[in-house]
Amino acid sequence: MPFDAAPDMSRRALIRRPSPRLAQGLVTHIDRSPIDIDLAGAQWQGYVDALTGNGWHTIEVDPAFDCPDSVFVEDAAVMFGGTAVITNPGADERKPETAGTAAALRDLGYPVRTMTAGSLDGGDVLKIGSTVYVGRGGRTDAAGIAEFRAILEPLGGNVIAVPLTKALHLKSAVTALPDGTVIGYPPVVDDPSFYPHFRPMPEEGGAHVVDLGQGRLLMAASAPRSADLIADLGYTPVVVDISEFEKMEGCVTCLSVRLRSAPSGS
Ligand SMILES: NC(=O)NCCC[C@H](N)C(=O)O
Repeated sequence: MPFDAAPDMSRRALIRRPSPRLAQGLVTHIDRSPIDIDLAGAQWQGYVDALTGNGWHTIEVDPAFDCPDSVFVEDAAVMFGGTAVITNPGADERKPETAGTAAALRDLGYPVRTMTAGSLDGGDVLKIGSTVYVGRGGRTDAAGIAEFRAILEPLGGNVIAVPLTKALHLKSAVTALPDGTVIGYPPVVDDPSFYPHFRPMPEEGGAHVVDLGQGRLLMAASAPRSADLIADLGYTPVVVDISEFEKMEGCVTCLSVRLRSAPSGS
C-alpha cells in the first residue's frame, strides 16, 4: 500500500485557518490584549504541524475570513461516533461559521444533524466514552442542551449538564485524560464533584489537553508545571505555543475537531 493511501479514519482532524480579523474576535472573561497576527499564523501552523507530526491527517475547512473567531473550529461541530452535530453557537457573531464546517463534514460523508432550537458551542461539550458533559453557561442554554440530548441519546450518548459560571466554555475549565480522569484548574471549575475522578492542575492552560493517541497529549506552552505533572502520570506532553489564541480565550482543544470515527452508515 503506498504511504499516502487513504488516511486512517480514526486520526483525522478538521482545522480552519485564522482570519486576518482575529483580533476583533470575542473576549468575555479576560481583558483584551493586542494580537500579533503574523505570530498567530505561525502558531496555528505549529499547531497543525503538531497534529500531522503525531500521525493525524488534517482537513482544512474553507476559511471564513469575515468571522474573526472562525479559527476556533471546535465550537461549530460536535462529533459523536460517526455523526456530526452542527451547533447553533451562543454568540450571534459566530453563527455564520457553521455553514462551512457543515459543508466540510458533509463532503467527508458524515451524516449531519443541525441544531436550531437552542444554543450550544462545541467548546461546552466534554465526551468521555458515552458520557457527554455539557456546560450550561454563557454560550449554551437549556434549550440547546435539551436539543443536543435528543440528538445524542438515540446514538447512545448520556448527556449530563454541568454548571459553568467561571469560564467561557466547559473545556476552558476541564478536559479529560485518556484514562477518563477529568483535569481542571480549580478557580474556574464550578463543581468538581460532578466528575467521578478529578485532578486539579496548577495552571489554567494546564486544564486543556488534546488526546493525540499513544499516550501523547497536546498542551499549551503556557502551562509548564501542568505538563510536568501530566508527564509524571505517564503521559507524553506535546507542547505548542498558542499565546495569540489564548489572548482570544482559545485553547488547544478549540483549534481542531477530531474525527475519530468513520461516517456512520459507511
Ligand atoms: N472552544 C473554545 O474554547 N473556543 C474559544 C472561542 C474563543 C472566542 N474568542 C469566543 O469568544 O467565542
